[in-house]
Amino acid sequence: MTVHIGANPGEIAETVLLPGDPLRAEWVAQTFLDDAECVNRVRGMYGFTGFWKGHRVSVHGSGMGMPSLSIYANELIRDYGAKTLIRIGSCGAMQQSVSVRDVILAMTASSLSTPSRGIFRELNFAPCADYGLLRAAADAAERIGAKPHVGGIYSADVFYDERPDLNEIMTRHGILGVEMEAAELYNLAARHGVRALAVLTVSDHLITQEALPAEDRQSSFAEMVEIALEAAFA
Ligand SMILES: O=P(O)(O)O[C@H]1O[C@H](CO)[C@@H](O)[C@H]1O
Ligand SMILES: O=c1cc[nH]c(=O)[nH]1
Repeated sequence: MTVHIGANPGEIAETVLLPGDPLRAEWVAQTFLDDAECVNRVRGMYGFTGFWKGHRVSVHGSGMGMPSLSIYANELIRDYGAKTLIRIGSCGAMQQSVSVRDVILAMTASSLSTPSRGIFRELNFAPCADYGLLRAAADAAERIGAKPHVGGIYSADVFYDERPDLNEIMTRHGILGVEMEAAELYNLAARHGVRALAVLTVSDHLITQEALPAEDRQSSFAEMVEIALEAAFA
């Protein structure tokens, strides 16, 4: 047990999918895993471990924002031995060429700040995905007929942004979408020598203002989960 995860030693798999929403973790466990067991309920941040096509895998909520993700990713890596961490999240599109429901594979994650800023100080470290995972995810997406966008995303610290000029700058620099966790996941993966990737589904569009209807969310998220699982065990 750790401060924030109630699982016993050995109850978390080496491969962990990380949705922000703990109820998405429950849905993934119920929909995709065999013999899934709930291994964490602390603070309602559910974690489950089960099997996908015979591979042992966990799915654990990360909460929203980099400080929350940092707590869970640190404990999963340092205390439970997680070696492959794949975020499965929602994001807002920042390009006209990206549509609601599309999947984004985040090659890099820019940010204004992360919990790692105290370590990097004046250095602009470039958080990036594990290349093997990224490539496997792109291959998996192609196999299942999805057409993912692969490129840079923006990990923001706030959802209600008072700096629209920043979004415009991101758009001008080709950033595909905005979410709130990937940059710190990539920082932590680099620090601890483990693999990380963020696979994202576009839930809303910052330019067109379109949004995914609530009833369509789960079916749209299924493609991203499938890509993440295929990539993890490629
Ligand atoms: O859908 P999740 O994985 O929570 O991801 C996105 O949604 C939340 C904001 O609504 C933030 O956590 C953001 O990163
Ligand atoms: O963080 C997020 C997630 C979805 N949509 C956004 O605009 N931001």
